Amino acid sequence: MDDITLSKEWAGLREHHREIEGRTLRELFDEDPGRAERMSVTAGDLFLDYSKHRATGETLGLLVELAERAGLRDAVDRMFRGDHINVSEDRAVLHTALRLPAGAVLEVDGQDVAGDVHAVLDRMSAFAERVRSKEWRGATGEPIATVVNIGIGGSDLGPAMAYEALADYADAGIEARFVSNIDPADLEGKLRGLDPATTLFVVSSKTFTTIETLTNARVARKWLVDALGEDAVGKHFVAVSTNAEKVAEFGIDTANMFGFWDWVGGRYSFDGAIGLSLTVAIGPERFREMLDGFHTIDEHFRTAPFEKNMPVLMGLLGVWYTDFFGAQTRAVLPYAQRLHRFPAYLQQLTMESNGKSVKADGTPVDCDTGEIFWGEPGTNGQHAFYQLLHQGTRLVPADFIGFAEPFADPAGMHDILTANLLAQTSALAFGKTAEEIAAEGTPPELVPHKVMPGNRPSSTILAPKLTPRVLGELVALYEHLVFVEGTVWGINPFDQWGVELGKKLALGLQPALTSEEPPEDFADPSTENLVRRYRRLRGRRA
Ligand SMILES: O=P(O)(O)OC[C@H]1O[C@](O)(CO)[C@@H](O)[C@@H]1O
Repeated sequence: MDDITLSKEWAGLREHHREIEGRTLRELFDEDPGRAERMSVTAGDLFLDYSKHRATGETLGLLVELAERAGLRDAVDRMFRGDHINVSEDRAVLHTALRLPAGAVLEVDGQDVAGDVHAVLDRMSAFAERVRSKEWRGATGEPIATVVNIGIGGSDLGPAMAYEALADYADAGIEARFVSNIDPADLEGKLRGLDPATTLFVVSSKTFTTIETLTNARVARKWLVDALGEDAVGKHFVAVSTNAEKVAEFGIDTANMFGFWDWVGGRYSFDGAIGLSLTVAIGPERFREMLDGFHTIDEHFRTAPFEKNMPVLMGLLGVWYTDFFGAQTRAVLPYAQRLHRFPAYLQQLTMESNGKSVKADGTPVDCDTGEIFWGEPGTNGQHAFYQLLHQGTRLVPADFIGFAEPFADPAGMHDILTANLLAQTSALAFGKTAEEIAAEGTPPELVPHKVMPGNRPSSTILAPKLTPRVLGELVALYEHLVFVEGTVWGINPFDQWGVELGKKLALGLQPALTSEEPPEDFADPSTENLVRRYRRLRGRRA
């Protein structure tokens, strides 16, 4: 693959960066107050203000040229039409097909993709309705009160994040809980207080081979069988997977399995069957509204010119800070408590996708890749780590996400929340100079401590309300910006080989921890030493 950093577009950006680096956001706004109006874009219900970035119209023009040079237009088309762009696994990448409207036509590799997607969606909807309407009963004839999703990674983070985000729409009196960690404390904590007779487990695993999920599912199965007997399993366990054989092997009737396909990456899957627990909680109608939101941004991404394309602009700004300013991380700061799991969800989406050091063809990457995403809801973050954002030595571009309407606000608190969001973006961008601080009568020795350097970039995403539709739009936005970055960097965002070695080693180490006889010569010296200490702490011979 061509080295993008040797392109004239990259060289142009390097030169331009030298110019921009020496200019502050104060200067950029003083010179061009109209940038606030101009540097914004709308996609569906999302409004993005990107004027508080260390970038000008020229910067964006150069970045768009870079995207063109990297073949982004062609890459987008190839993804949407189902080419095997996940080259290391020889798979299509078609999460966008999961939200195609009914009646859409998409055939890939001889498969009626759109038809298959809607067939599963209809089954999910029917099942969710049966549970919600209390037609589906547990083994003792009682309706379901709690759905426990057992899954990890993409089979947990998506539905868990979305369930929290849309908790106000969970209107059937059915609670969802999410178990992921193989730490026994997770399952134990989530089962606490539950009645087996009213609990439905959704075992979610694309591969149905994931040790955490299968172990938790086995323990949960025993919990149920101990209380209600073996025959109860069919009424209390359903599965979501691509692997019918393994589902049957586990002992779940494949009639109660909801499928998906190898062209849906785990971290791109909660808008398909992996969203089953969410569909039960919020209802199929709301789930479909969410899919419409996803689809709106898909269409925007597929068709809008790059300079007005929200995921393209946000992705390119990610490249700008990563590769030209040397930024290491990006903070995601939702001013919505309901989005408290959104940063964690994005961590898998973005970092499992773009945390790569070889390109799609296996050659080393040419520049830094993979932003480190992190964050917490505002205003909690303000009272924790924002100090570093404002006055620390690192550049941390941030995405602020806010909503005009709260779901409920009897005491009029929402405007205070929004005022905080806006205040933070302004303080980060424009800061406060030593002169301004001194002019307030601050003792001279305190002035340097109070200086707010400013010039710290952020995006502000504003939407009318955190509805299912808007959540779908927001997630699709980040999905596609990951693709934009990956394309510029030349990497394949859709595999995750880096997680395999650890899994394999853990399997190998288990006997070393539990064997009767202390093992010898089974790992590196440091790990062996830790195993011996662990064995001693567990009262085993070391
Ligand atoms: O859905 P599965 O197959 O259980 O996998 C869970 C997660 O594990 C991973 O493969 C990483 O270990 C993720 O990509 C995936 O979302």
